[in-house]
Amino acid sequence: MGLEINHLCKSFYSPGTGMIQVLNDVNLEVRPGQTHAVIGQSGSGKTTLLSLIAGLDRPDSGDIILDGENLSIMNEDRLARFRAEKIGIIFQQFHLMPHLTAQENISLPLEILKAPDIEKQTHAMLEMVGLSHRRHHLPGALSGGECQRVAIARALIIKPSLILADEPTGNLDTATGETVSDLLFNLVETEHKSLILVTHNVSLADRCRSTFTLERGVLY
Ligand SMILES: Nc1ncnc2c1ncn2[C@@H]1O[C@H](COP(=O)(O)OP(=O)(O)OP(=O)(O)O)[C@@H](O)[C@H]1O
Repeated sequence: MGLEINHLCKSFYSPGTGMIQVLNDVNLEVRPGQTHAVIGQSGSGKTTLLSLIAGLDRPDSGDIILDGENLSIMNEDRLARFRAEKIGIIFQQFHLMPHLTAQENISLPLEILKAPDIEKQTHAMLEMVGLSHRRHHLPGALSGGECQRVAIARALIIKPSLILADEPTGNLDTATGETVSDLLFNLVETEHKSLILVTHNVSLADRCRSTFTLERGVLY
C-alpha cells in the first residue's frame, strides 16, 4: 500500500530565532518498491522530515499514512510497535549498540518483536550482507563500512514496508560508501522495498527512482 504524506507541517521554537517553520505543507507518495531521494541544503529540514515519517517526532499538523494506518493519530505505545514492525531506519552514525556483537545487533529487532526463528533469520541476513565471519565482533572492532552493513541488516531483518536512510554513506570514504550503497540498493531491489533516502550526495540520490528537493519548507 505504501506511504502517503499529506499537508505535513512542523515548526520549532528556539529562544534566539523564535519560531521556525521547517516543513510547510509537505506532500509525498511512495508506492511499494519505489525509491525516492530527498536532497536540500543543510538546515532545510531533511532529518526533521525523516524523524516525522519514522514516528520519532510528531508533526504540528498533517497525516503520515503507512500501509493504510495513520501514524499521526497513534498513541506512543502503538506507534513504537508499528515502527518496530514496519520501518527500518539507517543512520549516518550507524547507531549500533556498542556492547552487542554484530549478530546480536542484527537480531535485536526480532527479539523485541518476539519473532520466531530468530537465529536462522539472523544467520541468513549476516550472509546477505557478507558478515558471517564477523558475527561475534563488537561494533568497536568493525570498520565503518562493516558497521553500516550491520545497520543495514538490522534495518532489513524485520522485512519492513519502508526503509528510511539518513546519509547512509556520509561517514564512509568514497570506495566504502559505494560498496555500502551497492549493497543497500541491491537489497532494496531484491526485497522490493520502498526507500526514502536523505543525502547531500547527488550521485547517491541519482540511484533512486526520483529526487525531491526540500527548500524553504516545501518539497519540490
Ligand atoms: N529539536 C529542535 N529544536 C529546535 N530547532 C530544531 C530542532 N530540530 C531541528 N531544528 C531546526 O530545524 C531546521 C532543520 O533541521 P534538520 O536537521 O531537519 O535539517 P537538515 O536538512 O537535516 O540539515 P543537515 O543537512 O545539516 O543535517 C534547522 O534550522 C534546525 O536548527
